[in-house]
Amino acid sequence: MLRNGTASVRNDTDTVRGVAGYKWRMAKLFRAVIMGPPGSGKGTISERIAQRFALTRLSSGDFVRENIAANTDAGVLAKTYIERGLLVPDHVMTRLLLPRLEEMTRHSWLMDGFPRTLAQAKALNSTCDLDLVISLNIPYETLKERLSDRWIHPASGRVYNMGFNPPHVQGRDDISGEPLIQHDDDKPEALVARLRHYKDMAKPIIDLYKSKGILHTFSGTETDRIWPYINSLLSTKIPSTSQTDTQRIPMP
Ligand SMILES: Nc1ncnc2c1ncn2[C@@H]1O[C@H](COP(=O)(O)OP(=O)(O)OP(=O)(O)O)[C@@H](O)[C@H]1O
Ligand SMILES: Nc1nc2c(ncn2[C@@H]2O[C@H](COP(=O)(O)OP(=O)(O)O)[C@@H](O)[C@H]2O)c(=O)[nH]1
Repeated sequence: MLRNGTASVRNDTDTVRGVAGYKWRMAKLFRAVIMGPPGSGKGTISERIAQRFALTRLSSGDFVRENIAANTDAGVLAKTYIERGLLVPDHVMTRLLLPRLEEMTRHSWLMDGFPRTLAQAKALNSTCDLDLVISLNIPYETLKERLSDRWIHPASGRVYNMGFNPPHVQGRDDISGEPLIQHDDDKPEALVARLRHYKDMAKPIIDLYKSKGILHTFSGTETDRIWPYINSLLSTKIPSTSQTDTQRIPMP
């Protein structure tokens, strides 16, 4: 069980006595999830949040890709679903992700891409208490435009958009120089079905987080206009000490 971190760390700051007899105030850890339909800007915004607030960004898609690359049992299984354009089953996702979260007991994090089903939300809930959930509400036409222009570096999951954040060299990843690709399911004809699927799956999760009072929804057509609102919300929620996560403050 890692409710809000190690056993000694509660939702607020906690005082413990160290081996040398010092009392330490443990910094509060912060746990958040970002949700939204494909193309809503989850990846783009979580990158910004991770940099601005020094949180660890966790991406379920990245976990899946890492496990596929490492040929783990769960990765081999996940691949068979992804190749068919399907979501990875809940029991495989939780097997991939929950052990990773257990390694994160001393870190603040933001999760992108998980939970995607109510079963995943319940599994996450039994593992830790979330502080905040960001839900992005972006009009269909905007999603369609963005995704038709989304280019991906498949090995890393790095994402570009030819208008909004183009790569330095057209068609090439900035870091590796490898070619970028477009996903078939980013094409407009696949989007309607993906969106319907997202709405069906997300509704009970959103209702759950709403009932817990931790849901914050942001609507708009431009990430740069939504970002200041997210930034100011998080500035009020994330204590400055969480930027170093495990920082211990000596107390008299
Ligand atoms: N929480 C999850 N549950 C089930 N499958 C998942 C989950 N997260 C990732 N996957 C699988 O990994 C694939 C890649 O995920 P990733 O989030 O990178 O991209 P995506 O599905 O194109 O999402 P988006 O378009 O919203 O960015 C998904 O298509 C899905 O098959
Ligand atoms: N034109 C435009 N593109 C954006 C904006 N915000 C994000 N994007 C691009 O839209 C695409 C989808 O964003 P991404 O962060 O991958 O969304 P996700 O699928 O929710 O993770 C990417 O190609 C982004 O570079 C924006 O405000 N305007």
